[in-house]
Amino acid sequence: MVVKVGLLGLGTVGTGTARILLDPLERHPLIQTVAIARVGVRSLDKPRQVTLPDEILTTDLDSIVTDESIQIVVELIGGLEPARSLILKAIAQGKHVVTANKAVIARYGDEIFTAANAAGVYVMLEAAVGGGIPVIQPLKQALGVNRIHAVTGIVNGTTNYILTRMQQEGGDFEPILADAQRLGYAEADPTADVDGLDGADKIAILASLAFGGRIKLSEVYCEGIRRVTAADIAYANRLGFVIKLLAIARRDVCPISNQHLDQLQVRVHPTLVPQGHPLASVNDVFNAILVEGDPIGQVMFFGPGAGSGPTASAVVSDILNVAATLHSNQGPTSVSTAPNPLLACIHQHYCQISPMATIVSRFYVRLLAKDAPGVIGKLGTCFGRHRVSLESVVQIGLQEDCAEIVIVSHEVKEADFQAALTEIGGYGEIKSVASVLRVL
Ligand SMILES: NC(=O)C1=CN([C@@H]2O[C@H](COP(=O)(O)OP(=O)(O)OC[C@H]3O[C@@H](n4cnc5c(N)ncnc54)[C@H](OP(=O)(O)O)[C@@H]3O)[C@@H](O)[C@H]2O)C=CC1
Ligand SMILES: N[C@@H](CC=O)C(=O)O
Ligand code: NA
Repeated sequence: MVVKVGLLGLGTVGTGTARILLDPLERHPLIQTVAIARVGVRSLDKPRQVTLPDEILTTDLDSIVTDESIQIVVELIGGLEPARSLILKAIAQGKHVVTANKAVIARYGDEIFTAANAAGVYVMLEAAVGGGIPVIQPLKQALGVNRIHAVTGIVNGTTNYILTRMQQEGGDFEPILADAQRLGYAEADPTADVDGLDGADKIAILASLAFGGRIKLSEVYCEGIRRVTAADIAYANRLGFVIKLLAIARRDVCPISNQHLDQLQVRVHPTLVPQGHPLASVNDVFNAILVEGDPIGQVMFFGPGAGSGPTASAVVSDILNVAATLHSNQGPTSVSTAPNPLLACIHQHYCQISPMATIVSRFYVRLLAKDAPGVIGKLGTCFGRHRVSLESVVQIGLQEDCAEIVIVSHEVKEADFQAALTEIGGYGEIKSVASVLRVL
């Protein structure tokens, strides 16, 4: 039996996917049973880096998702529309879907999975998070027997590249972003990456799988790296930290019993990571996802989070998973009688997400203050009044006649810390609160 695939998109990932499918030697033998039947693109005139018969290329993507001979639609066009509508149409036609589109899944996952479950088809998304790194399937399968406590990831290669270069060169954000764009590491419009939106999409997806419920993207806290400065990276280094854009999903812990609770924290922000932490040495465009659970303990997935070949590896692994199911079902395109619960996403309730104000974490803050007697004492008193316990207060140097004061707190409630900071920001002696970052 040949499993026919309709590819939507023949760009970076689509080309990598076609390359693997057209060159099956020394790969899993099941690949030889998968055939590319149609390919949808925007322009038929563009030169392609893979050789396909002209007649299978079309700009009519609707005709692919409604083609009766196609069993799996692979959506690799990106963006929200027409990707969402094409996925829904494919599902309505009883086709399985493979996608790399985290933006669509994070926003419309509830609509898409509800439709897929009703139609008895699979929607597979290994490439959507961590590119080529297998992390979706492990969360659904091998790690599914664990009680997951936390998923912490560096899931955006662009920002990791920028932060790594800032760290290595001592440079500031803007010039390194411009250079990253020139070198093709960052997109012309870098918003989704540098403002943390891509990370938010990805952690929403990971949290949903790890904690078995749907996540409302609007409840994911998201802060990017635009305000991270060379000065903060240097101070962090002196204090024994590196700065990484972390995507974090973790169960809240009861402060009295220390037991894990049902509600989750789901957040993306630049974070001071201790230099000895496994995520601290993940540099350049690489991604890594640390999963913590019971009884597994800690397990970390590391590798290329993007790129044509690596991302296509994840896409084709999803195609193979569906093809294997179709083969073992002896050919029907629908598995409506008994979908494999280890491939499907069947949860329907929404996870409860804690507001940021209630979250407990450590903070790093850099202040510019008049170099006058009593300033540090005044800061300590204010933090104390707001139940903020300090781990270290260091006056490091002078900048424009102001003392630069770097403070690291113990674990405190976010609302208490922010209240103290608001009060401190109003003091006449404080010229500015230059940066506030969370500490892992
Ligand atoms: N690039 C990467 O490393 C990674 C990408 N992803 C995800 O994979 C998906 C694809 O990304 P990527 O391959 O980089 O994207 P590209 O921009 O390289 O390719 C997009 C492809 O889709 C086609 N296309 C786009 N819109 C339409 C449309 N409206 N009608 C018909 N064809 C259309 C384009 O056609 P044409 O060629 O004619 O212009 C092109 O072939 C995205 O969801 C992305 O987030 C995930 C992980 C990593
Ligand atoms: N823009 C993303 C790649 C795709 O997910 C990144 O920089 O990691
Ligand atoms: Na992946």
